Amino acid sequence: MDIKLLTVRSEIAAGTRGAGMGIDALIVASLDQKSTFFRDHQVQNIDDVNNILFTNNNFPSAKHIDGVLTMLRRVCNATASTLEKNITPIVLAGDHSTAAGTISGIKKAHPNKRLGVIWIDAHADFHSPFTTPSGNMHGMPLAMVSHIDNKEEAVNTPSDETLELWEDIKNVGTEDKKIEPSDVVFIGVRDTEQPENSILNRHNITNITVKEVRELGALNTAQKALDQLSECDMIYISFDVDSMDPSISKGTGTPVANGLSVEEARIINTTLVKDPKVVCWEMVEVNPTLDQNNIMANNAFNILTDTVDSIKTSHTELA
Ligand SMILES: NC(=[NH2+])NCCC[C@H](N)C(=O)O
Ligand SMILES: [Mn+2]
Repeated sequence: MDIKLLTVRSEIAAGTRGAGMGIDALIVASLDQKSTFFRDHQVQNIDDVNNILFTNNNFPSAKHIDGVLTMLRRVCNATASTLEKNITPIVLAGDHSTAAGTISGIKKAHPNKRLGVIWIDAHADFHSPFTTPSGNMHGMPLAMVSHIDNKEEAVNTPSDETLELWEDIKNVGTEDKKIEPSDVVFIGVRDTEQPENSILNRHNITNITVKEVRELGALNTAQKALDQLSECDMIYISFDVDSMDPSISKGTGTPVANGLSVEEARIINTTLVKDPKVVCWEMVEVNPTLDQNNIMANNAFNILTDTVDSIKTSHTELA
């Protein structure tokens, strides 16, 4: 089974600068570890629009939404064309907004298949321009792809132009919503706002907490997440490194206490990708400017290589 690395130095949807450098921090980690990983695999770089940060932001409740739309279209097209060649995309991105592009690309390639999502993260990323506490669009990818505005719990009044662009974002790849919110399983989510809690309750979304991961063990956690999505035809996994505990490293923009250990994250990811329904894996939010000695990228790089090994060996056995 072939994989391809899609690199996206997306910076604009995070609140703290530096996530766009996460990919290069991973490459530095690979060089420090004398790994040939980035030489052994095909890499396709998706151009970023980070220059938009030199201009004023006109959209306080969805910062740089015009640039985010451009990025999502690019990520969607690259993901879809990779899948259409029967190659598994491994997406390495900066801020987490890109996941909406990846999900849209999966649906573009397979519009009639039901897609489940395993979201390993400290955050639920289910905000819309109506509910966001920050305006940072890396907190919105799951709302984008499930078409949830949650206007009932609005705390902001987005401009008409913002809402037009928000509709365009929802239509990237395909016009329909890409996933049912009930086809999302969270692992490690521990920092949400009230409008997100309502979505989780309303759609009965499972969150396997860090405490449960510890009780069940990492292997059973992965199995439980996969079991929840048994009715889905394909599965996408999104790994935000802020799911891990900040005591390990400060190298991510929105750290939250009481997270997963590196070993737990490694076992969860390597186990999940063995499922033949897994069509794509993504890793996001490494920010070396906040770190010391590139610790986050070194840990994330080890998880990346083990996960890619796991997906290649298990999917080959099945082929
Ligand atoms: N992908 C992330 N790191 N998301 C953090 C989101 C934090 C917060 N919920 C917000 O919307 O601003
Ligand atoms: Mn996230």
